[in-house]
Amino acid sequence: MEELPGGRRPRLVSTLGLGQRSWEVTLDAERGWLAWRDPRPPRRRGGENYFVPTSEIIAVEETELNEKQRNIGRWQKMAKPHAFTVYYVKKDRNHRWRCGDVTFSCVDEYLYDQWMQALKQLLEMQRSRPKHLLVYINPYGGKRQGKRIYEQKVAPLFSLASISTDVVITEYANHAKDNLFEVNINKYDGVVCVGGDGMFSEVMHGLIGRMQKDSGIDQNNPKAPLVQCNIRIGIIPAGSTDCICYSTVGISDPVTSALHIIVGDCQPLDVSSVHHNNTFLKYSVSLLGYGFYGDTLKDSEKKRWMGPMRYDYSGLKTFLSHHYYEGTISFQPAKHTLGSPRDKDSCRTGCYICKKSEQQLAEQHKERGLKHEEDEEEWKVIKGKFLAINSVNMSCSCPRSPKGLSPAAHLADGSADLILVRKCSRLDFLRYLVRHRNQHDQFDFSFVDVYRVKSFQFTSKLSEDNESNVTVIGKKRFGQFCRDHPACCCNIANSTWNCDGETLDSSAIEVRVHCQLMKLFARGIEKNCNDEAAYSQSSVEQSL
Ligand SMILES: Nc1ncnc2c1ncn2[C@@H]1O[C@H](COP(=O)(O)OP(=O)(O)OP(=O)(O)O)[C@@H](O)[C@H]1O
Ligand SMILES: CCCCCCCCCCCCC/C=C/[C@@H](O)[C@H](CO)NC(C)=O
Ligand SMILES: [Ca+2]
Repeated sequence: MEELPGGRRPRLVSTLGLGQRSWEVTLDAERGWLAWRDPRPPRRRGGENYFVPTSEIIAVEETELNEKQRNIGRWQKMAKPHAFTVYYVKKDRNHRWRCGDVTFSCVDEYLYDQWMQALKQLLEMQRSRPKHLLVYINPYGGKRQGKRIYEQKVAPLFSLASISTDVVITEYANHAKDNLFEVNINKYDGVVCVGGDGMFSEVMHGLIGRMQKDSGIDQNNPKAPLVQCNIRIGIIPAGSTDCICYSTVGISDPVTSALHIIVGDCQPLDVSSVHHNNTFLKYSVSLLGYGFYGDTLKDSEKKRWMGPMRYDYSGLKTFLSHHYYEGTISFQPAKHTLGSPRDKDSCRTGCYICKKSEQQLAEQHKERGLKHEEDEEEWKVIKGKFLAINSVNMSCSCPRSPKGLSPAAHLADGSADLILVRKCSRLDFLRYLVRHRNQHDQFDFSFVDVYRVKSFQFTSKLSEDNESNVTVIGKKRFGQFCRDHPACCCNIANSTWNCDGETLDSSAIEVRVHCQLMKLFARGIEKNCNDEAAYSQSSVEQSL
C-alpha cells in the first residue's frame, strides 16, 4: 500500500459481496483496522458490524467460490466473481483466540486486485511477526499429546501465516537446551516450545545461557549484569500446569498461543537467577518454592506416569505430612517499583508499572558503569519456621489456581513477591491453600507475610548448623524427622526448591531478579476482552 504525502496511509472503502448481501468494507491503514458493515438502515440489519485491527489479521488468500456460493443472490446473472478470504484473530471468552475468516467478493477484477494488494502490503508491514521459527516438542510432557497438538492445531496455522519452521522432537531431557548452544540462532525470529513449564524452562536456559556465553558473561557470578535475550520464546501449552503460559496469556490453549506467536506479540519477563556459593544453579520465571511446593514436586516426580494428576496426589500427601522447615530469609525490598503485592489491580496488557520499570531499565543501561546502588540497600532478615516459602516473579495463575499464588505480581517490573507461610495448624494451612482457588485474599492470614523484593537469600537451619559445625552428626543419627516430638511435624531434613517445576536440592540459595531479561510471544493478560471489543466497535462506528 503506497503511502500518501506526509507518511499517511490510504483508506479503502468498497462495496463487496459477503454471503448473500453487499457490505460496506473499509480498510483504514492509517488507523489500523478493517471493518465491514451492513449498509442497510439500522432497523433492517441485525446490528452486524465487524471490526478487526490490522495487527490481528493472520493472512489473506485468493478464494475460488464454489458452485453454491456463486449461485446465490446477486452473483447469479453476473460475470464470475473474484473472491478473497481474510483470516483474522477472533476473540472468544476467557482470553481464548480463534482463527476467524471472512470471504469478500466482487466482479471488478481491478477492485479485487486493489484489495489483495492493500491487504498483502499491510501484512508485510507487520515487522514484529516471525517468519522463521525453531520449534522444540517434548513428546512426553503433560498427557503426552505435544506432537499431536503441534501437528493438528499449530502447524496448519503457521503455514497459513507463511511461517516456516525447523522442528525438533526432543529425545531426552535437556535435548532442547543443549541444541540451543549449537544452532545458528540468528537464522530464527523466535523459538517455540511445545510442552509445559519444565520444557519452557529448558528452552529459556538454553537461550539465556547461550546469550551470556556469546557475550562472555560468567553466569556463576551472582552479581554479573546479564545480557538481555531478545529472541522471543513462544509457548504452546502441552504440559501439566502450564503456569507460565496461563499467567502471560490468560488461558492455556494451543491455538490461542499459536495466534499470539503469529501476530508477533512481545511480552518482556523478569527472570530470577539462583546461585549457591558463587555457583549458578538455575533461572526461574514463575515459582521458586521451598517446603510445600518443593516437597510436592519432589514426590510428584516419582509419579510422572500419573500425568497431571500427580500434582494433586502429591499435593494432598504433602499437605497431610504437614512438615515445616526452619531457616533464615534475608531480602532486599523492591523500592524501585510502584506496586505492592496487596494491590487490588493485576498486571494486564500494557501494564503501567511494568512500563515504568522498562524506562528505569533503559536509564540504568545508559548509566552502565556507574556503581549500582543496590548493594548498599538494606537487607531485612527473618528467622522462622515455615511451611512454605514461595517466591513468584509473576502471578503463577494456572487452571488449578486461576488467580495464582500472588494475584498482583507483575510480569516485568523487576521484582518478585516473596510469600512466607509460617508454621500454623493443618486447618489454617488448608484455609490458605483453598484461597489459591478462590477470590479471597490469600495474604489475609496472621501466619502469611508477603514482600515485594528484588533479591533474597535463604539458608535452612540445617545448613546454618552445618556451617557453624554444630552437632550435625548427632542430628543426622536422628533420621529424617524429629523423634523427640513425633507429632510436631518439625523436619530436621531440608526441603527441596521447586524451580519452575524442576527440583533444586540446594537449601542455601541466593536469588536475584533480573528485570525483563527475556521476551515471550505474548501480550500479558488482556483487560476485559468484551469491554475492549465494545469500545472498539463504537469508536469505529463514530469514524465511519
Ligand atoms: N524427550 C524427552 N524425554 C524425557 N524428558 C524430556 C524430553 N523432552 C523434554 N523432557 C523434560 O521433561 C520435563 C517435563 O516436561 P514438561 O514441562 O513439558 O511437562 P510437565 O512436567 O508434564 O508439565 P509442567 O511443567 O507444566 O508441570 C522437562 O523438564 C524436560 O526437560
Ligand atoms: C490439599 C490441597 C492441595 C491444593 C493444591 C493447590 C494447587 C495450586 C497449584 C498452583 C501451582 C502454581 C505454581 C506453579 C508451579 C509450576 O512451576 C510447577 C511446574 O509446572 N507446578 C507445580 C504444581 O509445582
Ligand atoms: Ca515481576
